[in-house]
Amino acid sequence: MERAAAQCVQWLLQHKGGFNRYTIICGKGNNGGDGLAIGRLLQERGIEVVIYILEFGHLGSTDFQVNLQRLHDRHIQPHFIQTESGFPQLAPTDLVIDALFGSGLNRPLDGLAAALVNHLNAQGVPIISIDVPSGMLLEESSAQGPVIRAGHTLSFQNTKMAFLLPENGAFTGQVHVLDIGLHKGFSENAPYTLIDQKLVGTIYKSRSPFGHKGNFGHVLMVGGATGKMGAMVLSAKAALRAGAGLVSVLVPRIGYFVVQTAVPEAMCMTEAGEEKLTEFNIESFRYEAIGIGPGMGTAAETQKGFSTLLSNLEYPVVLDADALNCLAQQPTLLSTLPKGSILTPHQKEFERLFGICENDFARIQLAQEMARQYGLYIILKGHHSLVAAPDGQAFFNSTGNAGMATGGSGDVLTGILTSLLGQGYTSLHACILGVYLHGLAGDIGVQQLSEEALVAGDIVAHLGAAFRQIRSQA
Ligand SMILES: NC(=O)C1=CN([C@@H]2O[C@H](COP(=O)(O)OP(=O)(O)OC[C@H]3O[C@@H](n4cnc5c(N)ncnc54)[C@H](O)[C@@H]3O)[C@@H](O)[C@H]2O)[C@@H](O)CC1
Ligand SMILES: [K+]
Repeated sequence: MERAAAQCVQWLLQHKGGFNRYTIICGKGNNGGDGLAIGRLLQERGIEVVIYILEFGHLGSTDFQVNLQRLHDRHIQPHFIQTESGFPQLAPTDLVIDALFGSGLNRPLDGLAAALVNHLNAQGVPIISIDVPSGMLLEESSAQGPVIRAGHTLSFQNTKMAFLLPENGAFTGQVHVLDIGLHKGFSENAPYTLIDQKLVGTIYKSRSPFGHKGNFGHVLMVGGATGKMGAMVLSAKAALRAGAGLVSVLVPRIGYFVVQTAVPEAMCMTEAGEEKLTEFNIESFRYEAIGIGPGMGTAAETQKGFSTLLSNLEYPVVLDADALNCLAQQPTLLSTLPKGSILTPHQKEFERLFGICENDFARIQLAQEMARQYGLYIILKGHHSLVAAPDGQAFFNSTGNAGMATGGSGDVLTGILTSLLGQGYTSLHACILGVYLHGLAGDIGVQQLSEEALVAGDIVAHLGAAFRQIRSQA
């Protein structure tokens, strides 16, 4: 706790914002203990602190009591909040440090604690939360109770899964994970694994110097329709840049010159359909992997051909975009998909396929259930994409940024995943490496371009730098 408090104080001193006074609000668990220790350390450095303790009528955790005694020893007198009249009145030059509840919160806040959180949020002063914004539950949705809206959260050691969910973004503000010398990543018994450089480094396979293009897979990208041929261009380029030895593309006739011109490295096939795919004449034995869906449309003839194709597939494929929308219209097809196939829905596509969910936690749970039920890998795309595996494992990606919320970004991911499958990665490894690479290429792209200016083609353009970074640290 002393180490945690010292790290917080160091961060606070490095980010001084001209505040006259630090108001520290403590609970009586260990999060409150952190708050008391932070108060003492700040005061030792000559900073004016006012400490409030929300009174629960019990002594508090052992570490809380130890730190309360240390305050008494230094003649620092905290205020005890017993009713709403004891709530702190704050000035614009105050900074609030929120140490009410941390990871030990086990139910939504109510009563005086809920009123205090609402009061603090209404003051309009900056709040820095210690470990977790008070009121946030780490393993279920916090929608039922009030939660502190922090500008910054100083969290200890672990990236908490709840911080990765869109519904919690407004509460945490910017998250800073401080190293206090404990195990890194998610906590050891967490039901999720973080996809980080360390994990990806164990999966990435460097190429044999004697390899030739036949060693790195021949992959087929299937999709495209009038007005959406760019999706196929992006996914084919991504498949090439992600390392496939050969890339073929199947598009309706109207796409032939587009693909041949925009992606000369790819081979292009067309079929009877002029403006949309109808027949899906695919000799699957010719390819090591197939990705289906970008820009494909959901016309009745396309759906018919697509469902016939699915019943003939013999190995796992990647399905995205309109392939998922076709599936959503004929959900019985889900059970005909080759086991180990990869589905890459964003939130809307996921809900069309599997139903609407109340909150992010419910959606994650449903994705895990569906992955298990159908024997599929489901990549639920978002700021931090989830990979749900059929054996119940679940992973959260740590790369990526808001600049990647741009048209075509998903088509690029489809190309990357198909390419990795084609190079012999298992479905699980293709998902883990694929989402990480995709996000990392976006992160590198944003450094040069800004979140606003990044477009999907830039993700493809930065795949090389992303591979180099992964390889250099593997
Ligand atoms: N290795 C660690 O785990 C470390 C933990 N530390 C701190 O310890 C915190 C966890 O401490 P605790 O487990 O004591 O828990 P917290 O301090 O988060 O709060 C739990 C306390 O609140 C009570 N409580 C739970 N839900 C409540 C509700 N809805 N309304 C009112 N009371 C409620 C509990 O009975 C308990 O007394 C972390 O967030 C972090 O701040 C740090 O000191 C650093 C090291
Ligand atoms: K807190």
